[in-house]
Amino acid sequence: RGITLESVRDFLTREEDTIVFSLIERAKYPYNSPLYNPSSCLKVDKWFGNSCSLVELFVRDSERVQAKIGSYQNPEEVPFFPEDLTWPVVPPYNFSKVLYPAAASVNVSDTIWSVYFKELLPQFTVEGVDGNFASTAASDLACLQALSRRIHYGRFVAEVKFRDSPQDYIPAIRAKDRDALMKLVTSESQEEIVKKRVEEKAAVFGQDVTLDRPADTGDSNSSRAAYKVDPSVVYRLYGDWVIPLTKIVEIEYLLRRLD
Ligand SMILES: O=C(O)C(=O)C[C@]1(C(=O)O)C=C[C@@H](O)C=C1
Repeated sequence: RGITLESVRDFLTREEDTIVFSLIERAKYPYNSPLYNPSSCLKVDKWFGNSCSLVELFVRDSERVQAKIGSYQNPEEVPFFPEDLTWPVVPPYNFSKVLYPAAASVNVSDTIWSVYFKELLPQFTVEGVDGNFASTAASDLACLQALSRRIHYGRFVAEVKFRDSPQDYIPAIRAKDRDALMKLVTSESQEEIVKKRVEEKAAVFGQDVTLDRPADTGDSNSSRAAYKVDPSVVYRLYGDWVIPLTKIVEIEYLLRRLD
């Protein structure tokens, strides 16, 4: 069937655009800390009595609405709060079945959630509160969903790698040898290409576009300050979090690939 290492890498490349744009959109607003106070609101119905943050309320309710229109029917999409979802009201669509069923449920949503709020968000937003809480929460949702889609796509990457050379993977899977699987799925040169490319995308997408072009002064630093998200931060976010989490998904998927 039509899934190859090239096609899954093309997907990851296209998803970089979505991630970089979503970070740029989120960086339009300051950190807006009231959204993240863990005791701002009560969770509804089943969770009545437990407190949660405003952003969690926003994501839970948004996922519920999106699920009605068919989100999470596509195996590429993984919800943060699966327990809250309702049945879709859209006509069923026959998404192609690529993933191995016993491994398809591999999920690092909780890790993505905490990494995003603890490690990523503080690195590309400025401190402060501007009161645009709903817009800010909507931007967080866009970032979270783009990251989740990318990281969980590691399942598809792993499936392709397994199909391309089962003889290499089967002994490591049988031995539950995570280190061996890590070596098998890793391509240092590919990771460097990805990190350099997202850095470049942050520079290209995040510069101010103007019509008056002054003569090039040759001072490349003069435009640096204008980037909406620091390209070197995006390089590091990918190197420290996005790629490592994708690899964890790949390994966890492979460990279940013979179940
Ligand atoms: O492209 C691959 O081969 C992948 O497995 C994806 C990815 C990535 O997250 O970008 C992860 C591991 C490899 O070391 C290289 C890149």
